[in-house]
Amino acid sequence: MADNQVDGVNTASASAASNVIRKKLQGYVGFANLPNQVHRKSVKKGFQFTTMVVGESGLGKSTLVNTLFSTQLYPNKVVAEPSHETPKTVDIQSITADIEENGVRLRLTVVDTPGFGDFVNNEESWKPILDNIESRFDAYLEQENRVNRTKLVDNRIHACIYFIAPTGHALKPLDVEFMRRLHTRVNLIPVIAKSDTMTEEEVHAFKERILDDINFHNIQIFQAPQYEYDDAETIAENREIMSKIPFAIVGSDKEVEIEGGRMVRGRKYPWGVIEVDNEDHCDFVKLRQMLIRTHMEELKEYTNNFLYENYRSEKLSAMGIQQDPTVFKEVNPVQKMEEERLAHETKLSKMEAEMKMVFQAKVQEKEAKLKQSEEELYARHKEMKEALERQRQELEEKKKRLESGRPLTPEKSKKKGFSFNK
Ligand SMILES: Nc1nc2c(ncn2[C@@H]2O[C@H](COP(=O)(O)OP(=O)(O)OP(=O)(O)O)[C@@H](O)[C@H]2O)c(=O)[nH]1
Repeated sequence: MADNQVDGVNTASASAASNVIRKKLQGYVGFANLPNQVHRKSVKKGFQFTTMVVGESGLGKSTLVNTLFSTQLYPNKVVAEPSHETPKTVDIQSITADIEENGVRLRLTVVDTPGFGDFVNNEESWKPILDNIESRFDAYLEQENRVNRTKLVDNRIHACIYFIAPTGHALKPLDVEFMRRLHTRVNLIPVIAKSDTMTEEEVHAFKERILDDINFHNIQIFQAPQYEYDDAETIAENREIMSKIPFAIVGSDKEVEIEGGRMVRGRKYPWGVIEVDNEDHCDFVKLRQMLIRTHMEELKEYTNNFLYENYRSEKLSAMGIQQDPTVFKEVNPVQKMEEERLAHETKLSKMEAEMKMVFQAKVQEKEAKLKQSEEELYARHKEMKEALERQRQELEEKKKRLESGRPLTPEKSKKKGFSFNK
């Protein structure tokens, strides 16, 4: 076949590495269209993403979500009547909305955590949030273990935007504790809230201190993976995004007028306007780019392949379920066939030996019976011979008496017949 020609340059190294040889196509086959098939299918199916927002009250969480997705996902807030009944724990609330852009549908779920950091004692504020994340993993695990797994509902949290108060100092113990407890369960994306309240230099210095704290406490925040097939432009784009973490953000879902009469999303101050979508003013664009345009699938994949997978194996091992390593043993089909043939032959020879033993036992039994009947026959034959001999002698005796004229004895005159043993 023409397309079986081997590409000499790559073959040696490729086959050495994985026994896969590269082939040169002689004509158009059509699998270059596979990405388009996936694209069509995905668009038809729609996308789904669940993000969590965590931060102290009033840091601009709802404003940011509305700004991110350019929609009033959070309804305008009604300022609640002051109440003496303050909640005792962090609440977990989720809002789901179907949004559409250029025919692509996205089911977006935002999980809010009102009450976080709002209590006098916030020591355990992270706990209800961790419990919620893990219960979502449990729900997914339960579905995976069902007999019918055709319709898996994925409510796992794919990203957690953690709002850091713009104090300009360093991370607070509450921030450290939260991130330390949660980083193995969720993709953490730290952001500096309301960064318009700080100068550019302050933001820069604050970012450095936050990153130092994160490194010091060995906290794992979301890092975009790099692939060898990424082009230089993508790699540079990813580096640029990652260099902005923690993103200094400004949220506003209102439009304000800037010089020249143009309307922009931003916050208006007596000294000017902070534009949300202007990269010179804040990192909002970079956050949106990472979360929605470039890394949404990456966040979902990391959640499924690492965070959930780790949780799942921890949970199953805690329940005493062990992985059977032989399941993953590589099998050589020729060797396997040879092993099976040997096992079959051993079984056959064992059966043959057993049958021989049974046959021998039966033959011996038959021989013993025949011998016994032979002996019996011989004994009867001997008995009959002796009886006949006795009769012959009696008759001889009678004959002699008659010939000599002697009378037969009375008892002997009685008629007597042959008697045979039966
Ligand atoms: N300066 C400034 N103010 C903001 C920003 N984002 C939101 N705000 C304002 O901060 C206030 C609180 O914003 P929300 O979005 O309601 O904050 P939240 O974190 O959702 O608050 P809770 O629902 O109480 O947890 C509102 O008055 C917003 O207009 C920002 O980036 N900069």
